[in-house]
Amino acid sequence: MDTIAIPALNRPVDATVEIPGSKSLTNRALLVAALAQGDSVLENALFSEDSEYFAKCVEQLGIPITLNPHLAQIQVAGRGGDIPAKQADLFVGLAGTAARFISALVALGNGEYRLDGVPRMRERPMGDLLTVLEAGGATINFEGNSGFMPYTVYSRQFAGGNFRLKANQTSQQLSALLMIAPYAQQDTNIEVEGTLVSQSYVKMTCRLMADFGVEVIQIGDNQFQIKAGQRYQARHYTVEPDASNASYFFAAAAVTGGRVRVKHLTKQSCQGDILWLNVLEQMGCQIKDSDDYTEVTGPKQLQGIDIDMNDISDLVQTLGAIAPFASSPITIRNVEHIRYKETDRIKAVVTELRRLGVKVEEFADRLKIEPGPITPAAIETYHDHRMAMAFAVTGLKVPGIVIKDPGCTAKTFPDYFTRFFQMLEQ
Ligand SMILES: O=C(O)C1=C[C@@H](OP(=O)(O)O)[C@@H](O)[C@H](O)C1
Ligand SMILES: C=C(OP(=O)(O)O)C(=O)O
Repeated sequence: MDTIAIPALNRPVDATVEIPGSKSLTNRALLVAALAQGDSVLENALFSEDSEYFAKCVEQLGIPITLNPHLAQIQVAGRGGDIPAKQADLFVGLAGTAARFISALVALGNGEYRLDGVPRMRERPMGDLLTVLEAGGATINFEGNSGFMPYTVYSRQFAGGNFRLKANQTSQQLSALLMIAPYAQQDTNIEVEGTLVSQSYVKMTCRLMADFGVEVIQIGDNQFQIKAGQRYQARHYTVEPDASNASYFFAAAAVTGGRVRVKHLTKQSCQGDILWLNVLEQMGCQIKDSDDYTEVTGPKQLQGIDIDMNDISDLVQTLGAIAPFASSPITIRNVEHIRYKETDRIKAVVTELRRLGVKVEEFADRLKIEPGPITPAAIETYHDHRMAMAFAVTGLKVPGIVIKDPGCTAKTFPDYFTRFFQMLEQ
């Protein structure tokens, strides 16, 4: 297996970087642009496994897509809600957004659509969404376990109506339903039963729908109404840099007491993970922002923090990877749902920190990390891009850290290590 050795940096990092477009925004924009009537152009779109699987699925459904990776641009010739292909065999890799959003998209069609992913995707929850799609007129045939990939959706133009949805393991199933709902035959009301995790992503969904001309009425935290007959407007749309993927570069400034500026990402971002800046501020960093960049300057000594990361859970690994360098323990709470992601992320972070000799306590929905010296090791990444990206930052402080299977960053950030090393050379 391939590995990358991280060179420890015996000086503060001092760099200005650019981060590719957001995965979450690229895949949402692809979906709504496919449903709009006419041509949309996505600028600064992400080119990575997650977005390329997504684009390929849309294309297989008969909606033409032109990819221009050199311009970071994607053109979508939307078909006004029609799904031209009556049959397709669709593969989503390990992309949770593609799995959930494409399953919902095909429910608007009138045909037979098989969906599958990599082995881990077959373990990630799909059932609550599929139950709603069935109530809206589809029939689902599971090849293995009920509620999991692979399956075939036999769809009959999603009816809409009143639904209850569980969203305690992922918010993506709610986002998927919200985005297709304007094209249902009748108005849709969705009541979330119990806890809604990752709420910031649902806000992002509503914001993106509004940017393409569709309104969601939200009543309280848990009820969503979408009027049928609303239509997305084709448009030029510029994707923000990915705030989750910017977190590793900001973290590099934080741990080395250096400075990193990320261009074109601002505090006004619609991505919940922009709150990483607040986390770093509470840990002692200084934040400078303008209308075209944000910059983090790390302190001499990072402080510990006790934090609920339910809403910003893609950052758990970033915080976990720098936690041993804080002056006091770091407790990360309310993140049981990260056990259902690319890997069981609580278990993965705990295992790898312990491999580095760090004292960590694991609970069902939280972890507590004690500061302390690190013994270098080769980090397992479990096919999880965020394990590789986060623990590379740890390696800046401790000579001898090696990242196994660095190619797994291709899921959302194929040239992560190139940009990471460029940051070190500035
Ligand atoms: O809607 C989205 O784009 C996402 C929602 C979050 O997932 P969950 O809702 O499963 O927590 C996040 O972790 C994922 O990276 C992207
Ligand atoms: C959880 C993630 O991805 P997915 O969209 O596959 O859920 C992630 O990118 O951290």
